[in-house]
Amino acid sequence: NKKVVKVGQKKGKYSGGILSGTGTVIGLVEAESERMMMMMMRRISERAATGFSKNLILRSSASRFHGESLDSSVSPVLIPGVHVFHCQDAVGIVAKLSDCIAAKGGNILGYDVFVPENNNVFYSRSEFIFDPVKWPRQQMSEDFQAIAQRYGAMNSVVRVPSIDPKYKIALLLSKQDHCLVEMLHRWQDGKLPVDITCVISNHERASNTHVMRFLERHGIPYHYVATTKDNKREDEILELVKDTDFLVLARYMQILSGKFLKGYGNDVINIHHGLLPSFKGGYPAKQAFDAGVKLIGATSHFVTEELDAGPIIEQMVENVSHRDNLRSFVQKSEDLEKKCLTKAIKSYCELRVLPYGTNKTVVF
Ligand SMILES: Nc1nc2c(c(=O)[nH]1)N[C@@H](CN(C=O)c1ccc(C(=O)N[C@@H](CCC(=O)O)C(=O)O)cc1)CN2
Repeated sequence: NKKVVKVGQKKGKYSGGILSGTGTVIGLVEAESERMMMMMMRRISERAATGFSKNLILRSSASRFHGESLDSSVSPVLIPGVHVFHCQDAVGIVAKLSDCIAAKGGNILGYDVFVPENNNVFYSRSEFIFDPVKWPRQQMSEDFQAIAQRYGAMNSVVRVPSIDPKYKIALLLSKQDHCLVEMLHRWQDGKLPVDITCVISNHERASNTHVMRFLERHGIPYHYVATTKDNKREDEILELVKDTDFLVLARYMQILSGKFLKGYGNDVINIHHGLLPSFKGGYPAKQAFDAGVKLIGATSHFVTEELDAGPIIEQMVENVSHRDNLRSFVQKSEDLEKKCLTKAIKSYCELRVLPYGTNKTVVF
């Protein structure tokens, strides 16, 4: 029951207002045009008071608190931030972190904590909203860094999606492009908050293919780097990906060397069309079919030097039966791996994925 109307659109910082209830309206308004939204609000509130809508709730992507004045001259524009933290466990960490946010007027909307049994470590992920005027971005980094130093944190990362640059990624693939196509479509839909710097493949593609036309339309370079068993051309690939934040192997069928992984230095995320640790290596769908399994799956994992052995980020499964054949195994696997990979990348970008122990992950 939501209609979208643009109340005003001028250059400048958007604030957002979402009204929900019967006859709802989503108004994307400029900060200067909030007065118009307030007028609309008052009119709807008057109608609400007449029983027009019992559950009118003002929520906005730039949120306001209950009880606070709706007069735009008073209400700040609040934006979301995320912070993840990993350190040795100690009493008072949650209090310290939540106080760090509250002290600057931030409001925590979600807080996940994990302290494993028999393992003296602490993990947390908080989602909060804050006023960037009250808590400037650089000051936020310094405030969280001070806590990280106090607890000797192994990991402390804060991101403000509307201020921080998007993660830069390169996509690597071989012949199959269903995972790449899914990634590109999700990216185009805005569901994958990344900047795709380039696509690299050891297979050439004709210019009139869907993938190549899409990449050309969006100005994303395609690099054909022909590899052989004796020459994986890793130095050239390293040069092409040197400015990226992480890599995505979307069915890249070349095993990356330890030298490459060390030389690159950032995370590499792979999609395996099998339910690891079963059926590692090539042709996992056929391995599963030959094994007579009743569940097939896909696994997204961090890439380590050992093949298909890195920490698992996301897995998805589907039932199969005697009525399936190899073709349906492959088709079902491909459908699963597309979804599994995009979910894993989204979780990674939202700071939900943290290394846990030597070969596991915490995924909030
Ligand atoms: N160091 C790593 N490199 C790669 C990993 C990894 O986990 N660690 N994952 C693979 C993807 N992959 C399965 O998901 C995979 C890739 C390649 C092979 C394989 O047997 N490749 C042959 C060549 C195959 C060909 O040329 O068509 C080989 O390299 O000898 C198995 C599984 C990506 N890289």
